[in-house]
Amino acid sequence: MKEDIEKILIKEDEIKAKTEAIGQRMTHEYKDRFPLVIGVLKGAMPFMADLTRAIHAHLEIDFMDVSSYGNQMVSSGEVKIEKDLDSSVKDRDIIIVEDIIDSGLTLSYLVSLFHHRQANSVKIVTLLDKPEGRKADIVPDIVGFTVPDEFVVGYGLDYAERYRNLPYIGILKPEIYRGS
Ligand SMILES: O=P(O)(O)OC[C@H]1O[C@H](OP(=O)(O)OP(=O)(O)O)[C@H](O)[C@@H]1O
Ligand code: HPA
Ligand SMILES: [Mg+2]
Repeated sequence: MKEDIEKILIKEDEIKAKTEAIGQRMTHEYKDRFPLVIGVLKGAMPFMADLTRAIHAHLEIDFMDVSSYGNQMVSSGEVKIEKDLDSSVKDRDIIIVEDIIDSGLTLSYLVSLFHHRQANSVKIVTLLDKPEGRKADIVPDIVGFTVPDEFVVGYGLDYAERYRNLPYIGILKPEIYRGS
């Protein structure tokens, strides 16, 4: 698996330190507000697990799974709900947790959906932001790291469902997705 990585962009200990710092900030912002923290499956799974444990305040956890039509590397913008929330977002303070915002199309859909369902507030926390990929007008409230316009994998992020279990964020060797 390691041999498919061209370069490590963000090391495991950097992710850990950043997650702790974001958690500390959110502990202050959300104490006494009982937010509903929503992880977007599957990519957000590791960040969601580590971040929620770094927030030292009462919160509720839920997950949503959406898929966008498109190929493995480019999304089309059309979003389908694969798994909806168990809880109602009405009048709740929502925190959406993402691994990466690229085109912004997934989040643009989710933010509109939660507003439509009458959430009290909707904030976005993402481990990675790739602003050069943006097609929708989405600005995250908290960003861990800004990444260049390259296909990244690890710590939840996949290519063809692989590499999610790498503990760091890396750039995949182009020959892997070119299939040579
Ligand atoms: O800003 P965008 O261009 O919409 O891309 C970001 C989204 O794409 C990835 O998920 P994907 O749909 O690949 O599902 P996965 O999390 O199961 O890999 C990622 O986890 C984000 O949810
Ligand atoms: O760079 C990326 N890597 C993995 N999944 C993604 N989904 C959007 N952008 C990416
Ligand atoms: Mg993916």
